[in-house]
Formats: sequence, structure tokens, C-alpha cells
Amino acid sequence: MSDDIFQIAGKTYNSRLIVGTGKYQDFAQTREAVKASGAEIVTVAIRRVNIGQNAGEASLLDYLPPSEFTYLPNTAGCYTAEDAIRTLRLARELLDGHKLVKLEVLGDQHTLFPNVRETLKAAEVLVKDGFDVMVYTSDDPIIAKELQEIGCCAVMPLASLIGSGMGILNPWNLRLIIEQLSVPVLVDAGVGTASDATIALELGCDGILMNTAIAHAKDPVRMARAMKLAVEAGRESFLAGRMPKKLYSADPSSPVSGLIAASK
Ligand SMILES: CC(=O)[C@@H](O)[C@H](O)COP(=O)(O)O
Repeated sequence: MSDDIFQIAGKTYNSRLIVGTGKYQDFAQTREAVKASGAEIVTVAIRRVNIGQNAGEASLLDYLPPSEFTYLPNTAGCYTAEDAIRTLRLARELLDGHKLVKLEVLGDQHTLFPNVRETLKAAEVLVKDGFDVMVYTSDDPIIAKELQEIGCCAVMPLASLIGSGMGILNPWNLRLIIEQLSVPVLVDAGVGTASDATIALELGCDGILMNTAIAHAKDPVRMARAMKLAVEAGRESFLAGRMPKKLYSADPSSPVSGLIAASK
């Protein structure tokens, strides 16, 4: 049993990878990729994916049963605090009082950047209403701290724009957020490939949330496996502690003293 515990809202998980469930060919492929990723938490856009809202249609719940996965309903597509709150209250009804949610309130359709003013407003209401709120936000350390103070159970700054696959654009801001917060910090959005995930965990992020990098890979199931390994490698590397960086100079790998003199 590892002593490297990853907890969200008091529950322990083995995997530090949270995956989205959108953008796949069909629910069968979603399931295969999620299984390959090793993720135990799956996030679901309540406005886009059927988990019982549309009776008579295929439901994700049949492919990813809540007995096997922790659901993280999210507010993708919401542009106001009011919309986000309403959406998560609906999710709570659909999932029998479920409390763990992902809040995202978007600023505009072009960037899908978070609207932090509306995000803060919604977070206050949802926390008071008893939700465990994992919150998508910008990589601004001041806002991240405010969200923790409001009572969010995890803060999730973007690596880069949702769906862009641009990777981590500002590792320095992420470092500031990680240093200052005591709740888990997860990178959410912008991952393009497995090395991005490794870097996020190496920086000290507690976990990572991604969707497009897996769903839009040529082989989503294989990429899901790669992400699992990348997250594990990044975490191990973080815990191992990297060798100190030096000024640009070499350091021979073999000893320099006691060398046998070369014969003439
Ligand atoms: C699934 C989800 O919640 C997305 O809104 C999330 O932000 C992931 O972004 P990527 O698709 O860039 O991984």
C-alpha cells in the first residue's frame, strides 16, 4: 500500500488522472478509453451528455456505472453563475444527491477562458449549498487563493485553452499556485500529449484533468494508456526530486581521480 495519498473531498483515489467523457466516437469507445486511462473520476458535461435527462436515449450511466466510477458533473457551456448553479442542482437530482462537482463558468465562446467574477460568485453559492466544488479557473494565483478561501475542495487552473492541446503555457504561475494552496491543485485543460501530463505532475500538481488529448488522438485507447503512465511517471519524478540544475557545464559520469595513464 503506497503512502502517497491522493484525496478529494475526503475520499482517497489511486489515480491522479481525471478524464472527460465528451468528443468520443460513441459511448463504447468512451468506456474503453476511460478504462485504459485508469481514471476513477470521470467528468460529464450535464448540458451535453445524457445521464438520464433525456429518457429513451442511450445513457452514459450504462457504460460507466456510478458503482465503478466517481462522477464529476461539470458546467461546460455555462456563461453565468446562475446557469452553472442551476445545472449542478439538476445534476444533484439526477445523481441522487451527489455532491462532488466541477464548476466552470466560461467568459466567451472564442477562448472558453474562465469568467473569474462569475466563477467566484457561483463557488460561494455552491459551497454554502453543500457541494464539494472542484473549480476550473485561470492560472492567477490570487484568484486561486480566493477560491480556496471560499471553500472549494480543489482548484484547477488551466494549462492552456480548453481543447487547444497547447500544453502548459505558464509553469511559473502554476508553481506559485501549488506553493500557496493547501487544497489539491489539478491542471485542467490544454493538455496535448503525454509529456504535458508528466510536466504538470513533476511541477507538483496533485493531479490532472483532460479530455481532448485522449478523445481526439488517432488511437484514443492507446493515448489513454500513455496518459496513465505519464501521470504516474510525473508523480514519481516529483517525489524523487530532480537533480539540481546547474549553470551550463558538464559533469563527467565516471570518476576523474585515479585514472590509469594512457601508454605512450
Ligand atoms: C472535459 C472538461 O471538463 C473540459 O472542459 C476540460 O477543461 C478539458 O479540457 P481539454 O479538452 O483541453 O483537456
